[in-house]
Amino acid sequence: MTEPQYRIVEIFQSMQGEGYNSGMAAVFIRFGKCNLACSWCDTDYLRFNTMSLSAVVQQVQNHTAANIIITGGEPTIQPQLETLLDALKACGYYLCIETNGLMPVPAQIDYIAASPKACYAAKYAAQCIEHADEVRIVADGDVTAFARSMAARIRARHYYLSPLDTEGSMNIGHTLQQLGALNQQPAPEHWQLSVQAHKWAGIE
Ligand SMILES: Nc1nc2[nH]cc(C(=O)O)c2c(=O)[nH]1
Ligand code: SF4
Ligand SMILES: [Mg+2]
Repeated sequence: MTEPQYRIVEIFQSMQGEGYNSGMAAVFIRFGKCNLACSWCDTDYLRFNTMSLSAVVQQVQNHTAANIIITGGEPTIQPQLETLLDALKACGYYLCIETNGLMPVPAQIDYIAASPKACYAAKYAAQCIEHADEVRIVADGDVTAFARSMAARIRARHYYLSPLDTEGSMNIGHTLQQLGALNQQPAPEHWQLSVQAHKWAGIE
């Protein structure tokens, strides 16, 4: 029987740069393709190679971290993802995922970071996951109404707004303003700031 094949953009070790697990050493597995196409996307998710399951596991094991961040692109649309996750789990890795939150997340995942996109609010009104560990929304405009609607839809332990970081400029003032507005309203959730610290640190 032939091995499952995966669309791999890159596999590298770095530190989680965003959200609650910032600073956590991890091997990143970046999968090709996405089910959205955000105008400000910072990832070239269509430039990928095909790799077999054993080649992916081998490349991961060439690194030292005990944690894996499954990202993309959008990793939940990768065929046979669960077969790979089973293999990685069997090696003892702690599995985190970065997902846009449209599609269900495999049960093997230990930590879910969901990043719903306000520019596709209509899609999320129709379909989205119901729980995550953290929700992280990019403030690519006035996202307060969208953020409130996502907090009502996705139960999570942590909620973040992230400034939009494009070509070295960041709307951090507008993001702070929106955090203030969100936290002023009575709601069960408290919104915090998440920056893409890896970009400031000059690491991958
Ligand atoms: N250091 C680092 N942390 C990250 N957290 C989420 C990332 C992503 O591209 O999904 C990312 C990334 O690309 N690099
Ligand atoms: S959901 Fe994420 S990977 Fe997909 S286009 Fe938007 S920013 Fe890029
Ligand atoms: Mg990134």
